Amino acid sequence: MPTESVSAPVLEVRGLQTHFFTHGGVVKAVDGVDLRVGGGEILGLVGESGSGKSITGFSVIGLIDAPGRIVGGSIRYLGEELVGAGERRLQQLRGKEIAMIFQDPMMTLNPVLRVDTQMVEAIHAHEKVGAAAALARARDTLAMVGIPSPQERLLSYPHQLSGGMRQRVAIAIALLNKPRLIIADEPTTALDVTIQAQILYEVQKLCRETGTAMIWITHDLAVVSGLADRIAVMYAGRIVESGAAADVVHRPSHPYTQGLVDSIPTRATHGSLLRQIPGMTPSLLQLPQGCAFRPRCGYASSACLTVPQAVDVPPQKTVRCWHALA
Ligand SMILES: Nc1ncnc2c1ncn2[C@@H]1O[C@H](COP(=O)(O)OP(=O)(O)OP(=O)(O)O)[C@@H](O)[C@H]1O
Repeated sequence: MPTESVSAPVLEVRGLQTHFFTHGGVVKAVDGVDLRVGGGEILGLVGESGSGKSITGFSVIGLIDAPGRIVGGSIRYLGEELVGAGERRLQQLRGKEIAMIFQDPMMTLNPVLRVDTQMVEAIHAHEKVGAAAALARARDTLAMVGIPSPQERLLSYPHQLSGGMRQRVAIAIALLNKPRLIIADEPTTALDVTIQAQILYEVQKLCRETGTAMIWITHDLAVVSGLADRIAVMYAGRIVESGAAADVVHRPSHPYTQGLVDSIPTRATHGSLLRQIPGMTPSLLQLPQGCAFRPRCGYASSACLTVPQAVDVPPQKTVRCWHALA
């Protein structure tokens, strides 16, 4: 069962703002995000498409290119400030201490190289170890992510593997250098539910066993409800609700989170139409005044014309809503 982590944070993000300076105006993709994840803990970062989840992840690993820029806030990795850190330091951290897993494993894998070559290269990029030791580590890591016959799979090219196997190899590459933090951006979305469930189980076990901190980015609240210790719900560049996973899913306080929970299919809703959140996500170039969710919200009042501050909702949630439900 997921437990509340008591360890010191591996990552602490405060007031992060990442904006894109486009011809059409300033896109505030991330606008004042606070996140915290401890060793062995899994944080689910959930929200609809375009809410700023990936840009939050890319900001942490220093992969924001023009016209985007981090314009405010702090990203502390084991206490070290990464906002403003040099590219050399960020390169040292990427792939070694902080790893990223993408929705498309081919963002990680090279189609023309065998798995063993790619894995040994990934080790050698950060560490001087002999070829035999590197290969043994590669094989053991493939076994860790549930790849059968890992010795044989080392000799495969990516195109010889199924989608699920390719994603497991990409996850294994992320794990090779024993990172302290993994940012996983929708890595199981394209896979069928059985493979997805297996991978989620293995990832959760790995985090617990190795003390790795993980941010799991997804649009699917159902996926993280069983995986994450804590959940942060993102809407239009801001975290609108965060807290222990069970609290967020079973006692949502923000009307947007309520809407996401209501759209999770359950046995009870089998065969009937699921409730959808009315309306569309707003353009980040033309955000409504005050709370960005206001035009879609059944609880909206004149108070919502002012941006809500984050408030604590017992036992341990933080919610940005004038009408937060206890
Ligand atoms: N290069 C860019 N130029 C301008 N705007 C950008 C750029 N990259 C991202 N954005 C803006 O940032 C917003 C957040 O994007 P992001 O990819 O983080 O969303 P997301 O929540 O991860 O959605 P998805 O699940 O679809 O990936 C987008 O709505 C987009 O408007």
